[in-house]
Amino acid sequence: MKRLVVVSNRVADPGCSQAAGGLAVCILDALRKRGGVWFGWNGEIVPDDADIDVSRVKFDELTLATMPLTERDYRDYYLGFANAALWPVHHYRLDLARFTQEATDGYRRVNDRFAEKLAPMLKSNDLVWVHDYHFIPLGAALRERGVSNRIGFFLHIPFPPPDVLCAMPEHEWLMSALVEYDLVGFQTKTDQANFLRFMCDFMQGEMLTPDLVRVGGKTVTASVFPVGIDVDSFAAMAESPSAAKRIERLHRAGEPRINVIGVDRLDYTKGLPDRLRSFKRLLEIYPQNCKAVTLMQIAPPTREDVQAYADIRHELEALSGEINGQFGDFDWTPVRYLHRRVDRDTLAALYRGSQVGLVTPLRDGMNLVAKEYVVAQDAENPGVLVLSRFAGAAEELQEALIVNPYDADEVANAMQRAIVMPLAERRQRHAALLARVRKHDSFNWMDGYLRALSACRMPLAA
Ligand SMILES: O=P(O)(O)OC[C@H]1O[C@H](O[C@H]2O[C@H](CO)[C@@H](O)[C@H](O)[C@H]2O)[C@H](O)[C@@H](O)[C@@H]1O
Ligand SMILES: O=c1ccn([C@@H]2O[C@H](COP(=O)(O)OP(=O)(O)O)[C@@H](O)[C@H]2O)c(=O)[nH]1
Repeated sequence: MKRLVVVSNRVADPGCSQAAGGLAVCILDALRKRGGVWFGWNGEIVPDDADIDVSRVKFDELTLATMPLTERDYRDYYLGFANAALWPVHHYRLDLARFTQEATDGYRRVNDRFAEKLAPMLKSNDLVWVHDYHFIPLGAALRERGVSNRIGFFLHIPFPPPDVLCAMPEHEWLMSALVEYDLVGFQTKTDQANFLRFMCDFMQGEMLTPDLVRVGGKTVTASVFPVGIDVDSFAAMAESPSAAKRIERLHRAGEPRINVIGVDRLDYTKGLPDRLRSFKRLLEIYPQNCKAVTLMQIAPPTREDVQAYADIRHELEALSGEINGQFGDFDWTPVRYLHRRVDRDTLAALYRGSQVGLVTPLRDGMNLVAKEYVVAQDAENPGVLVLSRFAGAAEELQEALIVNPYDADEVANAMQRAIVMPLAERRQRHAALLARVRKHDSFNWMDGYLRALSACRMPLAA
């Protein structure tokens, strides 16, 4: 088996359960089993004049090779370009995108530095797998340094329609960098179709097969590989005796009732204000839910130095205060909002103890929380998933109650339907959803991708 070298901005520490965000979760789940090298940022920020070294730590078959970012890199590459330009554009939010030359330059600089450090670490038959929007030009930067290995790229976030992408300065440069990869993977068919449309309509690409496109002298395969989780280990967390104790505590906390749960980084793409407005509509349209239903929203901080993230926090806090003020009572808090990170094993218990899983992003690459909620349920008495049509997960999880997150009444009606849904229907939907989550778990995702990467045609001569 060839050695696998994974590159991503965020790297999880296998020694603790602090995986931050879905990318780290699904890569760690899959890499733990296969082994290999995981190269990326160590999460530290050092002064601009510090020496940057790669440090290596081994966990069984997995080696973590990580390095810090300088203050300038963190500001320009991570906050400035990746999260204030690429992230909003890819989530169809041009109104929130900010473009500056410093940020673009920082993004190039960091990609070049990562390529510079990685190239000498590679062996000739390593498979190199680059992840996400932080490193779109990394493959091209490796090629410039003479790396001729198979190099694949996987985009964890949506790929927007070409007209949206074109609003970004230097989009031609970024998109031509994608052609340097042998395989570009997407979460959904919609993302794949948008990418291929861009290649054909804006870069004179020519389709050779339904997922192979020739652009200039290069060919690139573009396919769909929906990410997943390690189903058995997550189910084990949800079924553990300590989870049972947590669930008991959740319901004993003086507020018995029906629990609706939402778990999302506090990101404007997750649709949290719209979600709270939908919950308010639930209480208005179906007042029998007052004192009977609680929304627990876990929303840990993320990317707080980007203005749009600070704004969303204020909006959410104002809204939850308003709902609690208007509807709450001495013995009932309608919205329980936690602005902090919760461990995944605690989350597993909270999902299991909640009758409704509310996953309503305005746009999301996949959304692993939706899959975790399904896996954590008791198959004999499962809860119901209410899922945004704009989450990548909706392409697979059709047996959820699929909603338009912008329509507060539609989401409120779906919540009500979930609350009163008969047991037989809940079981039927849950069984179908669980089968789908199992089919696309983290191991199948990695195996499928790597098989496709190994099978890619060798590059055509220019
Ligand atoms: O690393 P951060 O800046 O703290 O952000 C966390 C991660 O957010 C994004 O996750 C995406 O990947 C998930 C797994 O494929 C997917 O389910 C989700 O829809 C995406 O939003 C981001 O893409 C990652 O790079 C970040 O690490
Ligand atoms: O307080 C929290 C909130 C989220 N997560 C985990 O972070 C991941 C979020 O992934 P998702 O794909 O839903 O969204 P992302 O944050 O990557 O956009 C899931 O595995 C969650 O269990 C966590 O461990 N603690």
